[in-house]
Amino acid sequence: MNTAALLDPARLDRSDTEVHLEPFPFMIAHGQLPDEAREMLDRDFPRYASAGFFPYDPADCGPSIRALVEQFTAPAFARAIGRKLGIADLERYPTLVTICRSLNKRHGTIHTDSRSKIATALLYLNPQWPDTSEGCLRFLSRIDDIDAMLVPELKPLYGEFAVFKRCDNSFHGHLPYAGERRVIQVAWLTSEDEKQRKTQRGRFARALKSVLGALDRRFGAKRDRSAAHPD
Ligand SMILES: O=C(O)CCC(=O)C(=O)O
Ligand SMILES: [Fe+2]
Repeated sequence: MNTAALLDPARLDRSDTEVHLEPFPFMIAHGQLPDEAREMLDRDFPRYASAGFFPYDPADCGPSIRALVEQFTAPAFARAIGRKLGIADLERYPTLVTICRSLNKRHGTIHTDSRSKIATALLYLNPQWPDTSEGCLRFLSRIDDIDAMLVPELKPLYGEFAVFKRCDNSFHGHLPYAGERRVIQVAWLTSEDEKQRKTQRGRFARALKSVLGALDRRFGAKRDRSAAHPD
């Protein structure tokens, strides 16, 4: 298959797309990736040594993932999201792309995302998901209750998509899950400086985790289901 339209802003207009402006702007869209691209995206997805999100590096990815990231960060896609969420000029902000292949139970604690983000988008690529709530994205009305869901949780299946405007109450998280969970995340940041800072920090985390991965897993194994973290 050619990689011309892996992600197409026109697909955000599907009739089953949900846009909510309260208590903070967010959108959930289904079927955002073509079925024919499953195999190729599966093959080209980066193979990280440890769990969590790491800064996108083209050298980790095959050509279809590189093409997908290019389309995900294109101005046309940002404009379409900005229009839906009421964010002016979203395409003007620098993008930070991070990718996750697997999680441990430490991840998913409730948070808003940091003030250095204008908006965050999540595109999931898992061919299947067990019949469980673990690891399913939840938008929440409170920072202290993982069950205070604003809408039904989103299974991180291939082609599922969520995006929100970062706000002081943009609470989100998921129940603890350990194992493979493929996600590409794009954040539109307030400045290039923030992008540099976050990229450096992310690379450092990757290096550190390749050494301390076992400790990271052990630390997370017993976290509270409604645990939160500051941003
Ligand atoms: O992977 C997800 O579903 C959410 C990730 C997230 O909220 C984050 O990395 O800030
Ligand atoms: Fe987040």
